[in-house]
Amino acid sequence: MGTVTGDDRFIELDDVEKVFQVRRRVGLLRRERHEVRAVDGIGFRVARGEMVGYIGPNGAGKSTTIKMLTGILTPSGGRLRVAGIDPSRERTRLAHRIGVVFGQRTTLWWDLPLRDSYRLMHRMYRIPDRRYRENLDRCVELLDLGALLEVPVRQLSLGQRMRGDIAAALLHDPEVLYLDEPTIGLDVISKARVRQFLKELNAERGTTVLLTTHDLTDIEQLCRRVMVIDHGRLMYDGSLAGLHEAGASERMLVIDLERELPPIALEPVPGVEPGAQPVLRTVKVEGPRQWLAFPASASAAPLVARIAAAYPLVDLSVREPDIEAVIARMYASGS
Ligand SMILES: Nc1ncnc2c1ncn2[C@@H]1O[C@H](COP(=O)(O)OP(=O)(O)OP(=O)(O)O)[C@@H](O)[C@H]1O
Repeated sequence: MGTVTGDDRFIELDDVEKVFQVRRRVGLLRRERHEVRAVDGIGFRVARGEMVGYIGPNGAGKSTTIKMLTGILTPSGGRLRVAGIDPSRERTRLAHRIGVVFGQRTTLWWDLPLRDSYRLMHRMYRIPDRRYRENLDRCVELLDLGALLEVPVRQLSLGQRMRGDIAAALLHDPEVLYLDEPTIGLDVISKARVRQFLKELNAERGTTVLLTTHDLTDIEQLCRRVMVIDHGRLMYDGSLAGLHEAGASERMLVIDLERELPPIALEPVPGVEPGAQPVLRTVKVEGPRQWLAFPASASAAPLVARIAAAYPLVDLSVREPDIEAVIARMYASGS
C-alpha cells in the first residue's frame, strides 16, 4: 500500500510558492526579466474523502496549484505533500494514486475509439485486469458511455468527451481526483450527469476531490467547503453559505407568470421574525417575466412555493451569481 499519512491531512500545503521568471519586451530591443508570483504563500489541509471547491478569478493561481499537486511543476518554496508523497520528487509513484481531468484539454487519444484509449491506460498504469474491467463497467454504466466506446474521440461532443475523460481518470482507482473546470461548456443535462457521478464516486469510494470551476452550481451541489484564491493567496476557506454572506451576494429567481402583473410582493410568513425572512428584491419586469433577487444564503424552495401559492406561475429558473461577482463583493465588504 501507499505511504501512511494522517487522513485529516491527506493533501497538505505549507506556505507554498510558485514564482515564474518571465522576460518582457521593453521598447523595440530591450527585454526585461520580471517575476510572476503565481502562487504566493498558500497553506491548507484537505482530509481524505473531502470534496473541496478551489475557485478564484482568471489568473488567480488555481491551475498552477493543481500542477504542483500533480508534480508537473515544482514549487519555488514551501512544503507540499499528497498522500505523504512529495509530488515533484515522486511524480510517477504519485500518478498511480491520483486522477486529473482538465476540462479544456483531453488526455484521450484523438484518433482512437474511447475503448482503445482505455486499453492503453490499462497497460500504462498496469491496472490489474479484474479491477480495470470492474471500473470500466461502472464508469460506462454511470456515465452512459456504452454507445460511445467504439467512437473515435474526435467525433465526440464536448459533453461526451468530458465523460470519457472522467472515466479515463478513474480507471486506476485514484484516491484523489483533481478536476479543472469539469462542466465547462456542457449543457444542463450533461452537467447534471457529471455532478451526480462525482457525488456518487465521493460517497461510495471516498475519493478525495479538488474541484476548480467558474460555475457556482458545481460547488453548491458538490462541495461543503470552498477555498477562494486570488493573486496567488488564499482569501477564504469555509462553507459556500459563509462565502455568500462574506460577499453578501444574491441569487436571482427568473419567474414566468401567465400574464403581465405588477411586481411580485409576498406577504410576510406569520410567526417568523421579519428579520429572519429573506427579502425579495424586484430587479426587472418584462411582460409576464420577472427577475427577483434574494440573498444567496437563503433557500430558494420555500420562496418558490410561496410565489407559486400566490401567483399564476408558468415557469421559473434560479440563476447563480458568478464567482467573479461574489469575490468582487467580498473585497468590497472588506472580508
Ligand atoms: N508557465 C508560466 N510562465 C509564466 N507565467 C505563468 C505560467 N503559468 C502561469 N503563469 C502566470 O501565473 C498566474 C496564475 O496562472 P494560473 O494559470 O495558475 O491561473 P488560474 O487561476 O488557473 O487562471 P484561469 O482561471 O484563467 O485558468 C497568471 O498570471 C499566469 O499568467
